[in-house]
Amino acid sequence: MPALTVPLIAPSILSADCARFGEEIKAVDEQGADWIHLDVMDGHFVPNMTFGPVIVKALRPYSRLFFDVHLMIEPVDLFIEPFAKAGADQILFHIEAGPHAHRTLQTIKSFGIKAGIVLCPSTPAQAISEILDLVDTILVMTVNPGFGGQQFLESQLSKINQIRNMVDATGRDIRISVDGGITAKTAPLVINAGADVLVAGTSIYGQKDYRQAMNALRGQDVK
Ligand SMILES: O=C(CO)[C@@H](O)[C@H](O)COP(=O)(O)O
Ligand SMILES: [Fe+2]
Repeated sequence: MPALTVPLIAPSILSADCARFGEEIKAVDEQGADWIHLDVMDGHFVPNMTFGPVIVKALRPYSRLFFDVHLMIEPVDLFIEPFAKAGADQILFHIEAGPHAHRTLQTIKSFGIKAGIVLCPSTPAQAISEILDLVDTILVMTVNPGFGGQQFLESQLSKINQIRNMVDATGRDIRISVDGGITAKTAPLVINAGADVLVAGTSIYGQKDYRQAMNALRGQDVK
C-alpha cells in the first residue's frame, strides 16, 4: 500500500481554553502545528457565537503561523476587510452563505491573502465547480458547522474524493482541508480520500500533550 500524505495540522482554538487563547496558540505553535484555525460564528448562520476581528488582531502577535480564518457568518462581504486587516492569512467562507461566492473570492484576494471556500455536509461537490480558478483551499465540513466535539460524518468521504479528482483535473495547487471530528482514527480515512489539511479541535486541545496529539493525526505516533 502506498504511504499516506503527511497532512498539515491546523489546531482549532474553539476547543482551547478561551480565557488563554493567546497562550494556547503559542503552545501549539511551539509543539509543531502548521496552521492556526480560527472559527468565527455569528449566531445566525450557525447557532453559536465566538469572536470577531478585534480578537483575531489581538491574537496575531502570539504566533507567526498561517492564520486560517473560518467564517461561519452571513453576510460575508462586509467583514472581509476587517478580518484581512486583523491579520488573517486566509479567509474561508461558506458557499451556502450567499449567491455571490465568485465576487467574495475576488474581494478576499484583493487584500493579497488566500481565499477558501467551505461546504456543509449537505452541499454537493458540484456547487463549487465554477469557482475553482479562484480558490486556494477547499474546506469540507465533516460535521455540521457550529460546534466542536461532534461525531465525524463518514458520508463525506466520497465528497472529499470527488473534490480531489476535481482539483487534480485543474492542475492547480489547491489545498483540500477537512474540519469536524478529526481524530487519529478518522485522519487516515480523510487523507486516503484526498485531504491534505486536517483541522482539529478536541483531538488536540482536549489532550495533555499537544505535540503527541498532532503527531498522532499525522500518523507519526511517536513522542
Ligand atoms: O468549524 C468548526 C465547527 O463548526 C471546527 O473548526 C471545530 O472547532 C472542530 O472541532 P472538533 O470537531 O475537531 O472538535
Ligand atoms: Fe472550523
